[in-house]
Amino acid sequence: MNITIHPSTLSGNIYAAASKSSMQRACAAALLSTQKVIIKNPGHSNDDMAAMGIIKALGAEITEIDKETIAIESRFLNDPAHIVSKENAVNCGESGLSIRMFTPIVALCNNEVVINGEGSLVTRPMDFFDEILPQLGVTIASNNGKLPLKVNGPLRPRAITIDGSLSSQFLTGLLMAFAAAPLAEPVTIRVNDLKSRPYIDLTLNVMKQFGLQVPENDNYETFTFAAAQPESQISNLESQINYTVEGDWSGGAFLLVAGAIAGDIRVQGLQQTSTQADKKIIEALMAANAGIAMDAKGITLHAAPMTAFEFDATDCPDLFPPLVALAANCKGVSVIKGVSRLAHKESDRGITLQEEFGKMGIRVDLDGDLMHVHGGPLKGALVHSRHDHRIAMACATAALKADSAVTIEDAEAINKSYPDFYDHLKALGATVTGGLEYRNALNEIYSGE
Ligand SMILES: O=C(O)C1=C[C@@H](OP(=O)(O)O)[C@@H](O)[C@H](O)C1
Ligand SMILES: C=C(OP(=O)(O)O)C(=O)O
Repeated sequence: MNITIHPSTLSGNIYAAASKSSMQRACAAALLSTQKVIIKNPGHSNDDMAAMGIIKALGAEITEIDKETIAIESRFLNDPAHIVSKENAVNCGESGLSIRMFTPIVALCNNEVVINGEGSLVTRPMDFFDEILPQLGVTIASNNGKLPLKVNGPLRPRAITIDGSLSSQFLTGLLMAFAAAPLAEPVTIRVNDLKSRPYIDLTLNVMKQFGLQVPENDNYETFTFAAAQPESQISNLESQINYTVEGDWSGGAFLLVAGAIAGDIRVQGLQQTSTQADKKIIEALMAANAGIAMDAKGITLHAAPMTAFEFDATDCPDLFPPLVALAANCKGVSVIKGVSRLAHKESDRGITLQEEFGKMGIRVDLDGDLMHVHGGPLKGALVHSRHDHRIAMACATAALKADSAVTIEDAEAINKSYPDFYDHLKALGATVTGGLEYRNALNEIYSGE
């Protein structure tokens, strides 16, 4: 599907979408809960749907209460063998977090389960599990460190040392699985060189809110669980846990940058107390002298002349795409650190940003771990998402200030994290043509109008 974004001025108010990092963790924690879970503001991105599909395959029941609320009841911990779908298979879609978080959880089962996925996930590295799971009593067969994975547990927590430099998502999975397993004695996970640290804060925060055992975190180097017997076997579906999915700072960053280059807009629903890594976008906007003001109810942005900035995105790698859209609209050369964190995302994002922004006349130089982005002018072009949601959103955001329209091929890539993104731009007054008409036409066909 092609979408064309025309140069536009934005105005009005918008609510940020639900965070898939928060929603997917909530699904995992609900699976491991013995209480009924009520989730408000559930997400509906492809990654969220993948997480819901996985917990259903593992026996959880999900009921829609209303458009804004779902209930989850799980008996996963009540069956010592754990309940797995008839096919003994789970599908993680294209979600890196889902496969890396749910694999250790699936390994709690004492039968063989096949874990699969699709799209870019098929090429992303999973060899971490080949090395670590056997140390925890789990048999694993992978396709040379890639999908599919066949695991046969049960996982038994014991002291291990892991490498956290490629991704924090593996640690998130181990923390959840350790919290759900019986522990006869205290157990420590030691982590070398942990990156994306705030994502671990989010994991621990969700575990706490769901009443799971939270380990002691010593400077992100050791995570120690006390000896404990999880509440397994005693289901207490009468009592209830309430969780509200946070607004998404990662997708919201595109809205904030859009406001800074083409606004006057107000973005609501982004909690300033969140532990999400990507709330750091505020610091980058300030460093660029953006027209930004915050109060308890939201963030207001207006277009203002901006200057090149320096920013370290090592621990918030998903900010690279919106930061490049921002830097393209700043006077001078901005420097963003952390390029080495981008190689194994949905695309090799250092290179895809360089190539796609290059088509819009923006020079991006890659120098080891540093990215240099030369500010505008931006020109109209035909670009490609490279099947990466954040590349599509970065190009769409930058396009608001191009000298003519920018057409994005494979624009539906946004469905991975933020299916309403183009609708939100449109609601703010952007002229967006192409895919929306196509989708509206489809809706009319399906509703028989
Ligand atoms: O835990 C999470 O929700 C995520 C962690 C980050 O991955 P890494 O830990 O691999 O950097 C981030 O890039 C990803 O989009 C979501
Ligand atoms: C890399 C991302 O997600 P994941 O690793 O969960 O697929 C992302 O959302 O940009």
